Amino acid sequence: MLAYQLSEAPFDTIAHDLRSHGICILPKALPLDVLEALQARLAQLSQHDFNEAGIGRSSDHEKNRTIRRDKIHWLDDSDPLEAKLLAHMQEMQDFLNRRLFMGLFSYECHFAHYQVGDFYKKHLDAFKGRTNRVLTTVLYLNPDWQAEDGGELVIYAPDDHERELMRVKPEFGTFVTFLSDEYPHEVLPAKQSRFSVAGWFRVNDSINGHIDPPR
Ligand SMILES: O=C(O)CCC(=O)C(=O)O
Ligand SMILES: [Fe+2]
Repeated sequence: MLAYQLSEAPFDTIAHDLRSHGICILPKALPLDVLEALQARLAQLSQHDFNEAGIGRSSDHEKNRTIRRDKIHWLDDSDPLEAKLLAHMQEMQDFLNRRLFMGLFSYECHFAHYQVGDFYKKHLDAFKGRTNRVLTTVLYLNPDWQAEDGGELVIYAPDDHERELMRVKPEFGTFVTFLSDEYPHEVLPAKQSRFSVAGWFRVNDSINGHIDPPR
């Protein structure tokens, strides 16, 4: 990969931006060896390893398809390439807990593949008090993404869900982090095959007897 220079102290920047804004958009935010492991893993996976994504508990296939079209593959420690990212995210979790006392307890993530025409309509990843997902992460894995390839992540204001704050190009190594119950967002239709890893840090509120939406 040409001209990949890791940003300086990404965890530090993420913690700083989360504290001041609840959101951080950082290009070149992950070590190249982690990104290369993910690319190598994607090259091993076939379409059969990806499943249609659901919406919360809904199993209404047609309704789900009006909201999101991506296909997903959950990452798991048992695969050594996937384990590299999970180990890195564990480091991030420990860092954020030390720095911001966030009480993050676990992390789950999936590859997402948006084929040409696929989108994800405006949504929140969590509803206040209804989930233990507190922090969303999205990592993009698309070398040479062009402006005309579409597929931007559009982020809206927490206090006005109609007001667009920013558009993020899904470029290789760009890493987005935001408070899951604050920022509405959507994925515009992709005009090229678009790969990412979407993930969530959770707090442990099982003592409240919550049953979180199943995967
Ligand atoms: O891929 C993206 O840019 C965002 C995906 C997303 O919003 C999600 O999976 O919840
Ligand atoms: Fe989302």
